[in-house]
This record gives sequence, structure tokens and C-alpha cells, in this order.
Amino acid sequence: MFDHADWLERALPLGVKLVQLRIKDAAPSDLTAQLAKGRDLCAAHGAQLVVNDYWQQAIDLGCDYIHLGQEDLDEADIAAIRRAGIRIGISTHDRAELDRALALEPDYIALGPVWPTILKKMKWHEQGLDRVSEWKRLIGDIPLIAIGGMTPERAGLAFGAGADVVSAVTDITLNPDPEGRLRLWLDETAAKVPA
Ligand SMILES: Cc1ncc(COP(=O)(O)OP(=O)(O)O)c(N)n1
Ligand SMILES: Cc1ncsc1CCOP(=O)(O)O
Ligand SMILES: [Mg+2]
Repeated sequence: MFDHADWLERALPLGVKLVQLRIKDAAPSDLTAQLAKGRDLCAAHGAQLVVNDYWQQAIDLGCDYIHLGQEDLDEADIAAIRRAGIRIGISTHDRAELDRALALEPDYIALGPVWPTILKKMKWHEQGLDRVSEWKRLIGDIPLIAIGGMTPERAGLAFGAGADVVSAVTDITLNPDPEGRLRLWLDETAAKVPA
């Protein structure tokens, strides 16, 4: 997950196949330009782009996956998103949020923070691996994304607990050698990438 489209120019050539653009505080024209750039770069590299928050821009730009948190759901026009053929991933932190998300028939469910995160202040305590397993039992075939405090080492534990996908931010973006860290991530998680 990256906070600027420029990161995709570094990550995609390494073989990253699933990325989320989580852009906060960009001016509208810059936001649109970054999402369009992300869309085009992902298409060129055969990667899947997930647009965080900005569902209307995703529709307008012909993007095909969005991520919505619980507050985003209060504002989002789910019917319009579905009419546009866009898939939806939803954040969850407790059973009530999970029930709300499942009622919308999401294309994935995210659970976090599995471990403590420094990316943003959250009211949720770390969820832990048992919670990952509980979520997977509850959601069955819907893909489960585990997020929060991920490292390549922890990713293996999250997969072992039932996660289908893991999402990382600062482990990569704050690393002194992001490309090297991404290569390690790709090596460590290669067995989880569908052929
Ligand atoms: C994969 C994934 N999981 C959780 C989030 C968080 O979404 P949200 O709760 O809407 O918070 P913000 O990211 O918008 O601050 C996510 N973006 N992606
Ligand atoms: C957006 C978000 N939602 C749950 S944890 C998280 C942040 C993940 O960032 P990091 O991988 O740096 O902990
Ligand atoms: Mg959001």
C-alpha cells in the first residue's frame, strides 16, 4: 500500500502484482492525476490496483477495485459502484463491522491492525492471530486481507492463521532500502501468489 503513485514506478517493475493507492490530503487535480497514473502503470505491468476511499474518482477513471472503511461506507453509493462493475474490499475491526460488511457481499474483507501500526492512530488494539483465524472461519471463501504491523516474518504467521493476502506499508516505505525490502517480501510470499 502506497501513499503516492510515484511509488508504483519503483514497486511494479520488481513484480508486485497487487497494490493499493492510499492517498490522503492531495489536491483534487493531483489526486486524479495520481489515480490515473496508478491505473495506467498497473495495467502496463499486469498488476491489480485498489483505490482507497475515492470511489467516485475510481468510477470516473475506470478503475476496477476500491477499498472502503466503515466511515467510507456511510457516504459511498454501493449501487453505483456495483453498476460500474467495480469490486469492493471493506475494513473490519469487530463483529458488528464484519456483519455490516458481509451484508454488502464484498470481494474481500480486511482485518486490522493484526499487529500494532505506526501508520495511523487507531482506536483498535492489535487484533492478534487468533482473530485472523476467527475471521477466516466466519467469512469462508471471501478473501481475507490481514493488515497492520506486517513484516515478511509476520506475513508467514498471518498466512498460517488463515489470511489469504497480507498488506504492508511502513515496513517497506520507511525501510532505508525499499526496493531491497520489496524483493525480500516477494521472495518470502512467492508461494502465496496465484500462477
Ligand atoms: C487492505 C486495507 N485494510 C484496511 C484499510 C483501512 O481503511 P479505512 O478504515 O478506510 O482507513 P484509511 O485507510 O482510509 O485511513 C485499508 N485502506 N486497506
Ligand atoms: C490502514 C491500516 N488499517 C489497519 S492497519 C493500517 C496501517 C497499516 O500500515 P503498516 O503496515 O505500516 O502497519
Ligand atoms: Mg478509508
